[in-house]
Amino acid sequence: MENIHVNLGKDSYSIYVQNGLLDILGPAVRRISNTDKIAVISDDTVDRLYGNRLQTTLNNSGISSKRIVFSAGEQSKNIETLAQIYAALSDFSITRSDAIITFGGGVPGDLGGFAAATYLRGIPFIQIPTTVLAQVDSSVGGKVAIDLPSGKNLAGCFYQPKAVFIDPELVRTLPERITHDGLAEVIKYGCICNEKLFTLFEQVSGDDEINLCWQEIIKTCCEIKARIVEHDEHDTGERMLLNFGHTIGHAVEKYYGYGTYTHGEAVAIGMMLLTAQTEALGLTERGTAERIRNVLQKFHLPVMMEASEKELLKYIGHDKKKRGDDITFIILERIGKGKRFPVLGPDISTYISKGDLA
Ligand SMILES: NC(=O)c1ccc[n+]([C@@H]2O[C@H](COP(=O)([O-])OP(=O)(O)OC[C@H]3O[C@@H](n4cnc5c(N)ncnc54)[C@H](O)[C@@H]3O)[C@@H](O)[C@H]2O)c1
Ligand SMILES: O=C(O)C(=O)C[C@@H](O)[C@H](O)[C@H](O)COP(=O)(O)O
Ligand SMILES: [Zn+2]
Repeated sequence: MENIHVNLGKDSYSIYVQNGLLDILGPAVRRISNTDKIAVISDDTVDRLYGNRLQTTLNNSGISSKRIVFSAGEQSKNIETLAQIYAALSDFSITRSDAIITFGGGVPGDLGGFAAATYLRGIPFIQIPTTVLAQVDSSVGGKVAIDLPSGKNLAGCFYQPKAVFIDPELVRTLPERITHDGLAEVIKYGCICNEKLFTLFEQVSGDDEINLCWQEIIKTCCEIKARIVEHDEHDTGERMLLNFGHTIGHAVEKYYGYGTYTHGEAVAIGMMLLTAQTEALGLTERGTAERIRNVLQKFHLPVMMEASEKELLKYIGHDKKKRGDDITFIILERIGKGKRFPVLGPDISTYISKGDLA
């Protein structure tokens, strides 16, 4: 089995990647969690597709599990669902020596991870990601959160999982739109630190060729993220690079209402608009925005939208890279080289006011 290690001292863990892993991971879960009682937090789509298979391997390893299931989608990543999860954990009499599995995409991962971090002040948890986005990004690194009415991921913490189990075969049942949504985060990695990965997306003709190297892509992305998180677990420096496209992206998600644009789609718009602008300002190598546009469009990701600049600025005001009125944007020098770029409050609109904004 492929195994990527995330070295974080006492909070270190491994990411296991193997086709078919879902049906055989019970013994490893038992060993790592050291318990025979586990709550599985998932959404209704993932539970319907894969819940029985997960429960079977857990049962076969002597683990009794309770499935805590909420409605699929970003609209559930909120305080109301969190309260329902706390109540279900309480009903199941989970204790600190038991464990939680978050099973699904980034929504069950972020929401269930936040429940794990906070219920009884912390229950050990394991991530089993089932979307492209969760397998390449959200299951690694310990950012867990819920959305608040004022913005994305505004209540959360850093809480590392005990392990991540990735079964690449699970993404075969994803709708095309959700697959592409996850590819936006893969393209992001290429933009900020891996030109070879980006070039792969330029060279392939489309989804079929990407599917052929899916395991390799997962491993590359998890390696990139693991190394960045090891250097800067708490997002005070290098980790901010992973937020390329997210300052505008999170504002777009909120502006349109959660679920209108998926997270990856909003990040695609964010990467595109910011890079068009930094290129026009002479901060980014010429031709970069065009390369990003071509790759995003190849995978049917949006590269523009209409929004009021004033409203977007309001939501950008909640970005976690803000310090006082100022903000650190993540911009590209060129493909494969992202950098942090501090911008003074009065200048922020310069970086979002052109492109395709209305
Ligand atoms: N913590 C992090 O580091 C991090 C990183 C990136 C994104 N995120 C967060 O992740 C979330 C987006 O994640 P997502 O795109 O995975 O969303 P999601 O969890 O809502 O999943 C998208 C859809 O796919 C369905 N689905 C999941 N697995 C499936 C499968 N194997 N087959 C068929 N359908 C399946 C889900 O039911 C859902 O309808 C956002 O909230 C974003 O903020 C967090
Ligand atoms: O892990 C990180 O760090 C990231 O920024 C990864 C992002 O893809 C992810 O969307 C993350 O949840 C954004 O974090 P936030 O701190 O901007 O809420
Ligand atoms: Zn993201």
